[in-house]
Amino acid sequence: MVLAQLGGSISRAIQQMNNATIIDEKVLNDCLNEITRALLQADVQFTLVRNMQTNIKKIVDFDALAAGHNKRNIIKQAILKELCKILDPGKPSFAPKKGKTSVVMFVGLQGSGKTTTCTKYAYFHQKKGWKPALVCADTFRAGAFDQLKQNATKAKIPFYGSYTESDPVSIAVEGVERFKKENCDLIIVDTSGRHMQEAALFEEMRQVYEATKPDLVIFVMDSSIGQAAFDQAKAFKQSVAVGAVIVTKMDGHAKGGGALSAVAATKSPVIFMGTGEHMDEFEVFDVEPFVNRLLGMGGGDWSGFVERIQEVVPKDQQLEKLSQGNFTFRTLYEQFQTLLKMGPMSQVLSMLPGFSQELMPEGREKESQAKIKRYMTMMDSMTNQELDSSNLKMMNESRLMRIARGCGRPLRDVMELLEEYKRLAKIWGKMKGMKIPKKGEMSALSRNMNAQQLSKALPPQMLSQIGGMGGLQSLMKQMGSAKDVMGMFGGGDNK
Ligand SMILES: Nc1nc2c(ncn2[C@@H]2O[C@H](COP(=O)(O)OP(=O)(O)OP(=O)(O)O)[C@@H](O)[C@H]2O)c(=O)[nH]1
Repeated sequence: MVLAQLGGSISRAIQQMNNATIIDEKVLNDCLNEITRALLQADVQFTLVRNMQTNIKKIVDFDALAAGHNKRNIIKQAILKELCKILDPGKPSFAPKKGKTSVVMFVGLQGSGKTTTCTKYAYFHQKKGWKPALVCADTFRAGAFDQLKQNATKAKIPFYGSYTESDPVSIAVEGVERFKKENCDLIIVDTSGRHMQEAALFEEMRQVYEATKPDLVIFVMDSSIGQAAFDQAKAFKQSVAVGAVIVTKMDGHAKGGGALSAVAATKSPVIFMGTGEHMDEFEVFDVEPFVNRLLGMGGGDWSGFVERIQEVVPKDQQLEKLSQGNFTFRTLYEQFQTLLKMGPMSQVLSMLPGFSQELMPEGREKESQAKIKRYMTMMDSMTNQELDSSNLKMMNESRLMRIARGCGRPLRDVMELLEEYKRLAKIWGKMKGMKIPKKGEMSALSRNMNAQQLSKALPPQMLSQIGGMGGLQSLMKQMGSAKDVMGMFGGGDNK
């Protein structure tokens, strides 16, 4: 994603400043010019960039800075603060409450990803125990209802729409009424996509708004619309009370800076971002971690990372077993299942600054996944007794031959699995007696974690097994060194 490039350019500019022996006005100006160029290239609106530059210069007053002050830090903090300021309109958006009915209306340009995002938003909440429902008030695009219906069915979310009714206002009203009666707590209304010039469609959007009286209007914006972001967002804001923004397609070649402009135009925060076509490629947007990540200043988006991990880790069973030091082939099998469930590792990793490159170079991920699947196939040929035993002596030659025959793989592959098991059993054996972090503790711990510490020790797969950052901290304490953990699945030089 091009945002990463923006982050790269900005961190390079800061690095150049760091390399300078003396930090004077010229060095600051050079640095700011670099950053300005990077932001403009990333489609951030010109006025925003200019204001930011002026503000930073105001904060970093060389005459006023007493000798001995760390000018580099002051400048870095000023840049961070100003970028956050652009993304933070100062007041949070309306937050629906679980168990209490809220109506949320989605608006946006045609093709922005609105319909997809409605389902992602519903699915995100459904996983957290909400009762969402989808209403398709897009009567303009043929196929819109089918698309919503298909997505909703897949995610088992109730939906409402009509093939015959052509008035979006009546559909919206009927749908909202119906789901209110059914005690749904998050009623999501999808509206027709509009072109900016289509006054009639804007009027229709206003009517749906008036009729359904949504608690929140979310403006969905394709992150690739570039410099047009500001004007488009403003046009929507002038028609209906936009209260939040979701930026989509952040996985593509989008420059992403449009997000900053949309916030400025609507004075509403970005609440989520779409990072792919699939239902779960959707992340909570947090300003500070986002900017930190952009600047490569560490910190990372731990909250999204941990959340993702917590979703896939079967909370108690695996951890309980591990803490008892009971590491069997079955435990390993379950852990592999967890890993595969985590989805594309690079996506999880990309939430952590610098990680994807260091830990899982491109191309390695598929290899790791294929290896895991191969191991699992072999374990499918094991008997229950073999799966539940941690006694390797039991694995005599005839058993190994039988497993190899059963899964149609050469004996050496089964031996390799055995070696992998031994190595992991040794490492995980050290978790015996480990204190398992409670659910709530994990996020709190993870927020405070230092990226450097983590970068030394973090194998993401291991992290998933031990329950996120909280588990990692406990583990690191007990292991003394996390180096051998890193090598496990392609982190180091291992196969
Ligand atoms: N790569 C990627 N594709 C996305 C994302 N969000 C949506 N899309 C794709 O963008 C295309 C348009 O999405 P829709 O949801 O149909 O767009 P829409 O805004 O509802 O379209 P209208 O109903 O015409 O207004 C689809 O192919 C989606 O799969 C995303 O975050 N990443």
